[in-house]
Amino acid sequence: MPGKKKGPQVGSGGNRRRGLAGKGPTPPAEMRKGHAKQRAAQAKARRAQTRPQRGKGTSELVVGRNSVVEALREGVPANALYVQQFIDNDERVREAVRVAGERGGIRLVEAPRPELDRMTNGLNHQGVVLQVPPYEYAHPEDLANAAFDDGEDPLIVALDGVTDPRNLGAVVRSVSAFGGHGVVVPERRAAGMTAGAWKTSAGTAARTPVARATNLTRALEGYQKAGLTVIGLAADGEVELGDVAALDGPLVVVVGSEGKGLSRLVGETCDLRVRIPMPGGAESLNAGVAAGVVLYEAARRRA
Ligand SMILES: C[S@@+](CC[C@H](N)C(=O)[O-])C[C@H]1O[C@@H](n2cnc3c(N)ncnc32)[C@H](O)[C@@H]1O
Repeated sequence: MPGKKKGPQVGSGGNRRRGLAGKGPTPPAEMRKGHAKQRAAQAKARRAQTRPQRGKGTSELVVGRNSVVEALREGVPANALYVQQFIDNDERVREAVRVAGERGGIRLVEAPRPELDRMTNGLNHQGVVLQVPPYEYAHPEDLANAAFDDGEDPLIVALDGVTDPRNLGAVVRSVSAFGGHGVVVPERRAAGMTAGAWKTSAGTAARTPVARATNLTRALEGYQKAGLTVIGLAADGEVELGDVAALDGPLVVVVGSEGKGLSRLVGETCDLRVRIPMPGGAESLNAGVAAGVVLYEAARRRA
């Protein structure tokens, strides 16, 4: 990453959680009593929604040796480590058990392989499964602000409706490899940080933040206001990657979905639509591969 400099901060776009609205006039006592009951019921419902991973379906899994060891080393909160019975001669598995022990508070469960197979729904767990609380997404503006705070030009990838968690995981891995600052995904109709995404990220998800945008177009506009150039990748883009001067500055690279590519609104919001030349003549690249190529080129220019 280039020399340290302070950049602009991304403002409070539409994604920040809002505080409670201001209080109105005080109602009479009996109404207050009714309100108090109602508020208590609402608070109870809210607590039930946000309570950390107790019952079924409220926790998530990180699976596979690299992902689990990285998650444990990076201090990702975890409740339990499941280890396949009779597998303790594997070095990475022993490391997972050791790090979990050092951290403390993580239940160690030895389980037969069929149980791990069932838990992980066919993912290749390699004998280790970490049960973690639901993934805590960052806010899009956090990614740019963290880079600016470190005196670096943000390098962020936004995924416009990419639905395959393996593509998300692969992009997280590339962003981590090329010194980027994070990945933005839309809140709806898009892959999130599931066990499959963790697995493909090979554990890099433990140190590369993923942010969720309630509205991707608005998040991109927020980045533009903060001085980032937003380039959209499209196989028929007007500008060739080699001719993009903005790659070594504050940058957001937007990758389209597997089936439909960039959505119209997002495409119109981008400052440039950029194509990666494919002299071999394929119709398009895989979304994760396209992101990787551009990240490599951006990192090369910044070096
Ligand atoms: C599998 S492609 C999508 C193909 C889709 N049928 C379309 O119409 O765009 C997924 C994404 O990868 C990126 N991509 C793939 N090949 C590219 C190329 N040669 N140049 C720039 N971006 C590319 C684009 O962002 C694209 O939306």
